[in-house]
This record gives sequence, C-alpha cells and structure tokens, in this order.
Amino acid sequence: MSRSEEDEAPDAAAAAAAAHRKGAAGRGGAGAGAAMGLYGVVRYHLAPPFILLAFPCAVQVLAQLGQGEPLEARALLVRALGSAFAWTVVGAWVAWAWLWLRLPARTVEGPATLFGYTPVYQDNGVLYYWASLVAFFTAQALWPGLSAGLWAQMPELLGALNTTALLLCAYLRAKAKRRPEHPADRQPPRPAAYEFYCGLELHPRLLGVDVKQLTNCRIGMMGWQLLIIAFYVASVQRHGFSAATLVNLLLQSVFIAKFFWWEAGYFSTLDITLDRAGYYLCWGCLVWVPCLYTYSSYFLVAHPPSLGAWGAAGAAALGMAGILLNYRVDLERQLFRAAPRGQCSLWGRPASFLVVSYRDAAGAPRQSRLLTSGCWGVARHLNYTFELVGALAWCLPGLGLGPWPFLYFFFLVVLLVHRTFRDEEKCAEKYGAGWEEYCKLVPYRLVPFVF
Ligand SMILES: NC(=O)C1=CN([C@@H]2O[C@H](COP(=O)(O)OP(=O)(O)OC[C@H]3O[C@@H](n4cnc5c(N)ncnc54)[C@H](OP(=O)(O)O)[C@@H]3O)[C@@H](O)[C@H]2O)C=CC1
Ligand SMILES: CC(C)CCC[C@@H](C)[C@H]1CC[C@H]2C3=CC=C4C[C@@H](O)CC[C@]4(C)[C@H]3CC[C@]12C
Repeated sequence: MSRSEEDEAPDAAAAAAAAHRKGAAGRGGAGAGAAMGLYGVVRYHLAPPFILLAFPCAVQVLAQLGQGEPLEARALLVRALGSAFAWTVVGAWVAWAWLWLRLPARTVEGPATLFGYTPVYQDNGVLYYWASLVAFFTAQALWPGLSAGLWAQMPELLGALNTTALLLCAYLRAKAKRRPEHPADRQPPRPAAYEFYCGLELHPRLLGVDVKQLTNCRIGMMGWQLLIIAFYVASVQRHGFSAATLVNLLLQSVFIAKFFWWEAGYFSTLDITLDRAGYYLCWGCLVWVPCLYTYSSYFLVAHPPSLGAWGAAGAAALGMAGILLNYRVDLERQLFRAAPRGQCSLWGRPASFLVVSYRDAAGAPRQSRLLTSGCWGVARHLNYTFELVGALAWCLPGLGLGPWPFLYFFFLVVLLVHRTFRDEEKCAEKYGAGWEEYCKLVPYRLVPFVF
C-alpha cells in the first residue's frame, strides 16, 4: 500500500497495515506472521458477521429481560417486527430530526478531510434540543399514556429501529459502491460483511442532510434523552417519586445537554474524522444507543431502586464532578487548538506543548501541536476517565439490583479502552517520533501511575 493510500484508508486498514509493519519489522519470523494471519481472519472475516447477527438479537433480548419478562422465542420474534405504535414513533422521530437539519440555520464546518472535502453541518443543536423537549412534553400532556407506552413497547420500538437501521446501512453501502460522493475517498475492497460493518464513505449525505449528523447527533443522542425522560415518567407513574431515579435521569440529561452545547466540537472527533458511515456508527446510534445507553433507566421502571436519598446525593455529586471534568478536558484541547500558535493559559500558566510533524494525503509536510500541560499533561485520555466516572455515577441508583443496571458502564469501559488503543495507533501513525516523545512526557493513558 502506498503512503497516500494508507492516509486515506479507514482506521482499520491503516491499523492493520501498521500492525503488520510492526509485526514484520519488530519480531519477524513465521510465528509472528501466523499470529498476524489469524488476527486478519478474525478482524476481517469472523468478527463482522458475528456482530452483525448477534447485536440486533442482543438488543431484543435485553429489552425483554429489562421488563422482567421471560425469554420466549416466539414473543421475541413477533415483537422484533415492531407494532403500529412503534413504527409511528420511529417515523415521526426520524422525520422530526431530518426536518431540523433542513431548516435554515447557521452552519459550521468540520475539519477538512485528507481528500480535500470540508463537511458542513447545521449549527442549531441547542435549539433542536429544547424544541424536542417541548414537543415531547406537549405530546405527553396530550397522550398521558405516551411514556408508559414507550417503555412497554420498547422491544417493538427496537425492532422497528433495527429494521430501519439495517436498511439504511445497506443503502449506504450500495450508494458508496455505485455513486460515491467523493471518488477520491475510495477504499481498498474488503470482505462484504467487514465493509458493511465499518462503512465505506466518510461524509455521505442523504435527502440533503449529513448522514452522521442525522443518526449520531439528532436521532441517537436526542432519542437517548427522550427515552430516559419517558422511562422516568413511567417509573413515577408506577412506583411514585424516588430520589435515586431522579438522579439517574438528571445526570444523563446534563451529559446529553452538554453534548448539544458542544455539538460542533463532536465534528472533530474520531467518529466523524476517521470512522465511516456504516453499521458501527449508524446502526450503533439508531439502535445500540436507544437500547444500551438508556438501559439503567429502562431497568429501573420494572425494578425500583433501593438506594436511599443520601446514596442518591453521593451519586449526584460524583456524577456531576465526572461530567464537568470530562467537559473540562475536551474544552482545554478545543481552546488550545483554537489559540493562535497554541498561545493560551491553562491552570493559570502558559500552556506547554510539543510541535509535531506529519504528512497530508498529498505527502505535503504539515505541523500540529500536542498539549503537554493541564489535563492533557496528566494522562493522554483523561476525558475518557472522567466520562467513565460520570457513567458509573448514573448507574449507581441500580445498586443492589444485580449487574443489569451497570451494563452501559461495562460496555463503556470496553469501548473506551479499545478506543484509547485505536486513537493512539492513529496518532502514532500520523506523528511518528513526535507521538513517541509525547508518550514519554505523558506516560499514562487513563489513570496516572496505574494505566
Ligand atoms: N459515551 C460514549 O459512548 C463515548 C464518549 N466519548 C467522549 O467523546 C469525546 C471525544 O472523544 P474522542 O473523539 O474519542 O477522542 P479525543 O477527544 O480524546 O480526541 C483524540 C484526538 O485528540 C488529538 N490529541 C491527542 N492528544 C492530544 C494532545 N495532547 N493535545 C492536543 N490534541 C491531542 C488527536 O487528534 P489530532 O489528529 O487532531 O492530533 C487525537 O486523535 C470525549 O469526551 C469522550 O469521553 C468518546 C467515545 C465514546
Ligand atoms: C455497533 C456497536 C458494537 C458499537 C456502536 C458504538 C457507537 C454507538 C458509539 C461509538 C462511539 C460512541 C460515541 C462517541 C462520542 C460521543 C460523544 C459524547 O459526548 C456523547 C456520546 C457520543 C456521541 C457516543 C455515541 C455512541 C457512539 C457513536
């Protein structure tokens, strides 16, 4: 693979190439080659079909279990087809999210791609967030059974979302093959299931809107917010007020509101600049987020919490600290990257940084800066650490109810540890010796002196 092809390749291809080079250069020998071969078979041939089949089934099972219902194959299958209510909700929800991306609004540019395209996004996230809340509460006032219905029909809702998301992913793959939006953004051919899983295009558009802004931000994140409100209302209708349930709702709501406040910053993250629009992101945001990210709140409707008011207050304090510190870490990098020549002040002192070099897709030399002070001088992914603290805190109201209310937290540990390695592989590829120097100055990934 040539240098420029590698730059344009998705994370997986670049990482595989990097891993391959490391293996070949570092260890050499038949053993290392066989290990790399096995890794390739698992990564490209075995894992994608497994995930494509297992995860849609898993969400249906989780939804059924969360209601305290026995697992019965026929019920699972029937409910996975959806219901008139579920399809109406999904249709209305997708149309609402799409409409808000079509309304006249200020726009914001995302980072230019290596193939020379600058994506443009609607910058009306905060207004959309509040308008969606108002619309939801109005609907709840008109149909008092709405929240309880959403909870009771969650398996049907996930079934409808599953079908919608899988059709969207199939369409995106076919479109990328036949009519790619940016022909310079070509991918080397890979096994079909792998392509379906990773996606092919970086910034596809559909019906005049950016697909990732629609699925990730507007449907997934806002769906998360509205569902947990519905679950809270359903829980109060069933069991009355509980401080622990309220803390569970409020912490997540602060986290989600913060996301919309920072939506423009999200366009510079791995999801947008590196990951392509396929099953991982689009199915993930349309189905996995509504199912797993809301699961602690969903579970508490059928299983009321036993955590008392003092425990709830402790969880609230811990969660607020985690969420605000996560935001602080992201903000420090945003301020630093926006400051001319990196000249800004952090923690009362001028920021210190490394100037690092890389090459763009055309092979032209470029420079960037890596912060070595403030939060980014403490650990290389302190934002992930605080994100985990926040997530743990909003799962704590489920303490004493077994592992289920903590499912999101367990998933997030795996996702963020994996993401740490993925991101560092990307940075090592991009900055080479500059990244190694940064790692010497900031030796820990998530927790100082531990990892
Ligand atoms: N709840 C959830 O499911 C998840 C939440 N998140 C959250 O989303 C947010 C964004 O996370 P994510 O996109 O994963 O990654 P980061 O925000 O950590 O961004 C990583 C990038 O930052 C740049 N960078 C790395 N080190 C430095 C440094 N020292 N100084 C300046 N820039 C640096 C590099 O990009 P460059 O090429 O520009 O140098 C690197 O690729 C976080 O708050 C995270 O916690 C993330 C994943 C999942
Ligand atoms: C297919 C599944 C096995 C995995 C699907 C994972 C995706 C749904 C999630 C992967 C990364 C996630 C996110 C990244 C960063 C975010 C910023 C944060 O402030 C809010 C949450 C999020 C948008 C988050 C959403 C889910 C993912 C896209």
